Amino acid sequence: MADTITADMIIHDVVTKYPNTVKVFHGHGLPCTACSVGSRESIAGGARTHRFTPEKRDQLLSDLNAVIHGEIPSVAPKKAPVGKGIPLNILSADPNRKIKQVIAIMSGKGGVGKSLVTGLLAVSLRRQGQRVGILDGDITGPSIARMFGTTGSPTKSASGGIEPLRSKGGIKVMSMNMFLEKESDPVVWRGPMVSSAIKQFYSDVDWGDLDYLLVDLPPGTSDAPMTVMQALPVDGVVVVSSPQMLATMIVMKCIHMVQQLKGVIVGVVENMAYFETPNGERYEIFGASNGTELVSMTGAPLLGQLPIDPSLAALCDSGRVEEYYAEAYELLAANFISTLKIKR
Ligand SMILES: Nc1ncnc2c1ncn2[C@@H]1O[C@H](COP(=O)(O)OP(=O)(O)OP(=O)(O)O)[C@@H](O)[C@H]1O
Repeated sequence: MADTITADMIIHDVVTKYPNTVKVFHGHGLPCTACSVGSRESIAGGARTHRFTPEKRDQLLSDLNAVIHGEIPSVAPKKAPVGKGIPLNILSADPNRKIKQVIAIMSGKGGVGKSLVTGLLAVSLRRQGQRVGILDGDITGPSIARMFGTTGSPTKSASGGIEPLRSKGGIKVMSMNMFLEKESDPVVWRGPMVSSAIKQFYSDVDWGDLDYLLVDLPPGTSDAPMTVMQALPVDGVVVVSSPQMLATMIVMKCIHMVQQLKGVIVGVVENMAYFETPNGERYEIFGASNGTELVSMTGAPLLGQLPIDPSLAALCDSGRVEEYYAEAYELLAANFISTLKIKR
């Protein structure tokens, strides 16, 4: 790396080569070095996300260059904030456990793209060689089986349990839809039956060896999320939000529920964060990013900011979600893996 820091350089590379720049980023109010997404972004990208004017960005660059040449920057260097991090119980999970990590995907509000994020996170993890399963905890409104085009009913496994269906890419899937005669049949069940089905999907299904079991939850803070948090060995929770949702109390309710049940939020994902035109212009259709607020509300890192992509709905509807590729989701999976590996 040259001895001049320029706007196109990746924040992670800059702070790795020049650790004394971390305090300058923070002195300028740029928390990217403490954030999984930001640290892989360019300085220009980080400045844009945090709404820096061009003058403010140039001042940041000038200060970064000042400290690497032993000069005094214009702002008082500030110590990087220490986040809550990942508790040790996640890191010291029993190495003999067949399912290494059980991660619940939650959001307080429906329609923010939680199932889609679960599905695409699974796809990206699988592409990176991980063994992945998805337990569709949305018993009354399941969508995972349709998204992956997994049809047919589960059979009995060799050990006498239930054999999950497998997607084309090798993701193990268990969803209530697989037990319905017609996909459109309603599941009219009261809370205790929903809870019982979720527990059975975990304990009676022969998941085999998995690196990650992702549990897609229905919205809200009622029976299904409570059952998952209390009856399943959940190692961590990923909270999905979208820019406009944060303005409401709903995401906060979900976060409070996880905290009340002594769960651990391992990361937050901001879905529908922006729309990008083919020539690279970005529009924040649902409003300005709230990624920074999500991070401070949860104390967990921002794992990804995902774009709105109209082609996704068509692929999901036709059971071809595994054909989708977008860099933002690969980055989400990489951040997810590295966040769960963070040692403190
Ligand atoms: N980033 C995106 N780009 C385009 N479409 C999206 C995106 N995220 C979600 N969608 C679409 O929005 C709709 C709602 O998404 P999804 O079902 O994943 O939400 P959800 O939070 O799981 O909803 P619920 O909890 O109510 O079931 C789906 O049709 C999905 O394909």
